[in-house]
Amino acid sequence: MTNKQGQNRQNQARRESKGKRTESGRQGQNGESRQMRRSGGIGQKSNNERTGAATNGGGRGRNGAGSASSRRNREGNSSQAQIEGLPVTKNDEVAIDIIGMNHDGEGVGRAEGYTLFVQGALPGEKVRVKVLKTKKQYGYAKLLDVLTPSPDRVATPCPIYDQCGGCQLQHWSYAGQLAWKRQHVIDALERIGKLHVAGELQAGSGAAEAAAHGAVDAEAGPGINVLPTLGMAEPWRYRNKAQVPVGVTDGALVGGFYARGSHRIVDMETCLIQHEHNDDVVSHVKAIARDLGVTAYDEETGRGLLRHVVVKKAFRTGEMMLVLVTNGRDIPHADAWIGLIREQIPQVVSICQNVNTKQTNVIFGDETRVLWGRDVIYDYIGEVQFAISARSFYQVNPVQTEVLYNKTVEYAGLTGKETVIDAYCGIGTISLFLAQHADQVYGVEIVKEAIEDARSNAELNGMTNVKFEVGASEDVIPRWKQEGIEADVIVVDPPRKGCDPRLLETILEMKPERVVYVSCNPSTLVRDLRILEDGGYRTVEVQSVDMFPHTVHVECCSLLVRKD
Ligand SMILES: C[S@@+](CC[C@H](N)C(=O)[O-])C[C@H]1O[C@@H](n2cnc3c(N)ncnc32)[C@H](O)[C@@H]1O
Repeated sequence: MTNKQGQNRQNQARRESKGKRTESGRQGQNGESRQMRRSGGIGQKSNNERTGAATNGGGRGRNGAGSASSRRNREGNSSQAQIEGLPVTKNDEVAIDIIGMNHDGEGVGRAEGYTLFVQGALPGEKVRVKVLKTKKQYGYAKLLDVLTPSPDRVATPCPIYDQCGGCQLQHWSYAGQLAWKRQHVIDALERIGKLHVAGELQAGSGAAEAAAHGAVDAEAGPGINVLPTLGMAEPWRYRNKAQVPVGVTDGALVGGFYARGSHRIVDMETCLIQHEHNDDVVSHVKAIARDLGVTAYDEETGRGLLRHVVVKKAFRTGEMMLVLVTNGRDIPHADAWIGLIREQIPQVVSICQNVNTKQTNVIFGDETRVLWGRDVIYDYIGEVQFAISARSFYQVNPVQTEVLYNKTVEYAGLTGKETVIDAYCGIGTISLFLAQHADQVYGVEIVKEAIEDARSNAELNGMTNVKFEVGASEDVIPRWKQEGIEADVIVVDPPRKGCDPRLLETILEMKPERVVYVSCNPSTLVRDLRILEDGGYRTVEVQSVDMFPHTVHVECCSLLVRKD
C-alpha cells in the first residue's frame, strides 16, 4: 500500500467515525470499557472511532450501535451521483482478489486498481462481490461468494455473528487474527511512524533486555522488536461484564442487541465471548420481568421501566453484581423481583438499581442505589484487589489485563528504588501494579471519580507508596517537574487520540530512563513514538496483547529507552 493509500484509509476512517454513535453514548458516563475510555475519557463524549467492548459483545457495538451508521454509510444511497472514470459502478458484480484487511476488519480488494472494502472477506481470497457504494478513491462492496477461500477461513460458532456486529473476525482462525494484529502494528510503525522494525525476533529471546542495557549499537539501532501477539489459550467467554439493552419487539419484552442499521432490539440468549454466568443472569432477569409484567423501555415514546440489564462477574472471586437500569425510581413488585433473583441466581451478591429517566442513549443515569446485598463486588488482577461498584470502570477481559500489566511492569524494569509516573491512570490499576515493585508511584487522571476509585483501591491493598492527582497529564506532570519530582520511568496509557504534545515535550524534558507506552491505537502510538524517537528515545520492543479476541481491536505495550 502506498503512503497516499494509507492516508486515504485514515481519512476514510476519520470520516466514518464521525457518523458513529459515540461509545460513551452507548456505555454510560463512567467509562465502561478500557477501550471506550480511550475515545476521550471517562464520561466524555467523543467522536473518535473507538475500539473495544460494547454492551454484551467485544467490539464496536454488541448493541449494533457503533456499526449501524457505518454500515448505512457503506450501503450508499440511490441518489449517489456517478463518478466518472471509475472501473466499477454501484450494483456491478465483479470478482476481485482480497489483498489485505483494514482496521474495521473488512477485506481490502482491488478492482482494476480501485480499492473496494468487503465485509466478511479475508486476505488471500478471491471473492465475487456486488458494489454498494463508490467514492473517488475507494468503494464498498457486498460479499456474494467466496470463490477461493483462505485456508484460515473458519466456520463461525456464533449463530448471530452476521446480525450482531459485536465481533468482526470470527470467520478468521484465531492464529490468523493474532498474526494480523501483529502485522497491523508493524505496518503502522513502518508506514506512519517511518520506524525501522527488526527481523523476526522471538519472545523470550532476551533481545529486549539486551537492547535496553545498551548491548546494541544505540545510533544505528537494531530495529524495533515486534513480538508475536499474546493471545488467549481459550479466546471465548472472556468478558466479565454484560450491558444488555431491553426493549419491546413485536409486543414482547426482549433483551439482546440492536439489529444492524436499526434500533430494533433482537433478543439474545447467549454471547460466546461473554462469561456464561452473565448470559444466565440476563436470561433469568428477562424471564422474571416477563412473569412479573415489568414493562420494557421504549426509546421512541420514553415510556416503560426496564432499560438495561448490566451484569458484572468477578472471575477470581466468583462474585456477581446485577444492575437494573430503570426509567424511574419505583419498581413494582420489587420484593418479589429481588426474592426471585436471589433464589434463582445465588452467585449474585449485589443487586443495584440505576435510575435513568433521560431520553438519551447514555446507559446510566446519575442515581444508583443498592436494592439488596453489597454495593461492591471484589476481584483481583494479579495480587491486587479491586472493589467494583455499579458505575466503576473495570477492565472487561481480566485474564489478558493481567498479561498486559505484567508486560508493563516488565518493561518498566523496576528494582524497588524507582520513582514512576503513571499518566492517564484511570482507576489506578497500572499504578497499583507498578507500586508493588517501585519506591514511589504518581498517578494522574482527568476524571475525578476514577481517582476516588484509585485512592480507595490503594487503601484496600494497603499501598502507601502511591499518590493520585486529578487533572490533565499535560498540566499536572509539568507542575510535578517544577516541584522537583524526577521520574525514572514514565508509563503512559492514553485514550485513542494518543498523548497530548505538551506531555510528550515534558517527557523529553524530564528524561526518564524508560518510557512504557500502553496503547489501543497503533496509529497514534507510532505518531507519538516518532516524536519520542526524534527527542532522544529508542523504541526497543512492542508487544501486542489480544484484549478482545474476534474483534479488530489491537492493544500494545511498548518499551522506549534513552538513546544516551
Ligand atoms: C486508556 S484509559 C487508561 C486507563 C488505565 N491506565 C487503565 O489501564 O485502566 C485512558 C484514561 O485517560 C483518561 N484521560 C483522558 N484524557 C486525559 C488527560 N488529558 N489527562 C489525564 N487523563 C486523561 C481517561 O479518562 C481514561 O481514564
